[in-house]
Amino acid sequence: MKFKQDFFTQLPEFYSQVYPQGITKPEWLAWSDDAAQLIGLSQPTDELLLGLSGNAAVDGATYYAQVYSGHQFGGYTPRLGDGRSIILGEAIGPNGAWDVALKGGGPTPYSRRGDGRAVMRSAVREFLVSEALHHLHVPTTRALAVIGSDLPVWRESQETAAITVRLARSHIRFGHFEFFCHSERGRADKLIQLLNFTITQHYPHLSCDAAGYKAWFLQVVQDTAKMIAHWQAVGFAHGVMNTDNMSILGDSFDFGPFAFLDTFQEDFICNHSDPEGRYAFGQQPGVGLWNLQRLAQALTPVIPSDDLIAILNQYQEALVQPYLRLMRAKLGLSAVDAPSVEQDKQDLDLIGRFTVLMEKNQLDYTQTWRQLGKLDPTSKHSALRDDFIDVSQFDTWYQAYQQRLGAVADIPAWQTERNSVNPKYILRNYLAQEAIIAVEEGNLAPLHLLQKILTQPFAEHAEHEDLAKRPPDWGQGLIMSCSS
Ligand SMILES: Nc1ncnc2c1ncn2[C@@H]1O[C@H](COP(=O)(O)OP(=O)(O)OP(=O)(O)O)[C@@H](O)[C@H]1O
Ligand SMILES: [Mg+2]
Repeated sequence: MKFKQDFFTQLPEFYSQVYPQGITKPEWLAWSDDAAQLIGLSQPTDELLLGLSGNAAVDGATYYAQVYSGHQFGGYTPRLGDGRSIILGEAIGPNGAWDVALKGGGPTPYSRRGDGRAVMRSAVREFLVSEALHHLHVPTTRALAVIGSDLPVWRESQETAAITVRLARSHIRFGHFEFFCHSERGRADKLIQLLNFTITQHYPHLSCDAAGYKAWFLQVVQDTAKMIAHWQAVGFAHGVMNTDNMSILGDSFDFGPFAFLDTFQEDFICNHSDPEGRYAFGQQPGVGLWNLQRLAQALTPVIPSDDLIAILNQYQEALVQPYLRLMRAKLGLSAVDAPSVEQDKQDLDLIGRFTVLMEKNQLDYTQTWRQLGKLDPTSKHSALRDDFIDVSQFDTWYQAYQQRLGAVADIPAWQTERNSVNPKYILRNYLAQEAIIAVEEGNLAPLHLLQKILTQPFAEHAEHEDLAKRPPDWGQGLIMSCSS
């Protein structure tokens, strides 16, 4: 790996230097060739295993934990920081640089009462979902590998430690800005330094002046909205949308108790520690705005409030447009000749009525969409019809759908297109759970198979149909704990 160390050299007051503590008996549990090539690596070598497990120094790495704060479940925590993630620097790849972080690399000055470790099950889940989301075309951080160990760690019971090697275009979070606004009051100089660094590194087309700051904030609003539009379209619930888990670049970030929807349920809660459903699936668009408002608040020392408000007012449109684009593609609705607010409203209504029907009929979100690829959209009788208990409601919807679809000239091509946007395979919680149990038993094969299938989620993989199935009874609506 070849590093540059821009964050480390340019922002010395934004981190603590800290070295990872090695783990005993490190072993590769998983490795992503695809992520590896982002930073010019090809093979999981023994030397890399020593370095990325924290058991030996990696050439050119600096090792630091960043300081930040954030709003957690609505309340402000003045000082957080990387309590268990140690960044090696920015590894240079063929198409840009990626922060390399050892998540679970040992205690740091920000660990508070934590042990600085991650358990194997959470490391495996983070690895799988990062790679799954990426291949579903959802903006996300990536994962290079999971390194297992026999080091015991305590959560509800004794488990073993593991490290996820995370690759991120940046680890800067909304919470970084909040820290220098609220927790380090009067450090507007630091806030500006952080802002200028972010713009120079990631938005080089923008200037570091008043006009550039406004343009940048608009971009953050748009990127955040777009990420959430993807989550809603693919049926992904993040579970812990605290502002310290919001990447400034709009990449999905920090995967804990997340879940993909099985049965469609608008108010689905995946996080055991969120009984009120603050981060329920259907709440995510609203939470995205709330989080951006917290970021805006932190930017008031540098961007006039009126400008911030005017930009925040563009959030809804910034979310609806990519959402409509994704959902129209899922339904196979062609672009209309004259886009209009009225047409958008009608399409949103058509989409909403479909998901309401799915919910009423307790249908699987992913499977239902996938059925469209088998549909002859010109036929009066839809193959989908049999899945709905209340067929008359379905018929009414289907009529409206057919009307909006209009003529479809090439049906096989239309079906192929549907299959290229409606995945067959998602990371269902029960599949992750089965893979984790196998790892505990020393069998890595299910994990590797799942990883492989999730890198081609739109393909048929006829021999692995079982991985596209709805969960068995024990795996329905699994709610994950935050302990990780
Ligand atoms: N086992 C642990 N030891 C020390 N600190 C921890 C531990 N688990 C979580 N933390 C810290 O608690 C805060 C909130 O945790 P959260 O689950 O959002 O983040 P995380 O999953 O640890 O890391 P990241 O946000 O980098 O993906 C973070 O500052 C995190 O570093
Ligand atoms: Mg976090």
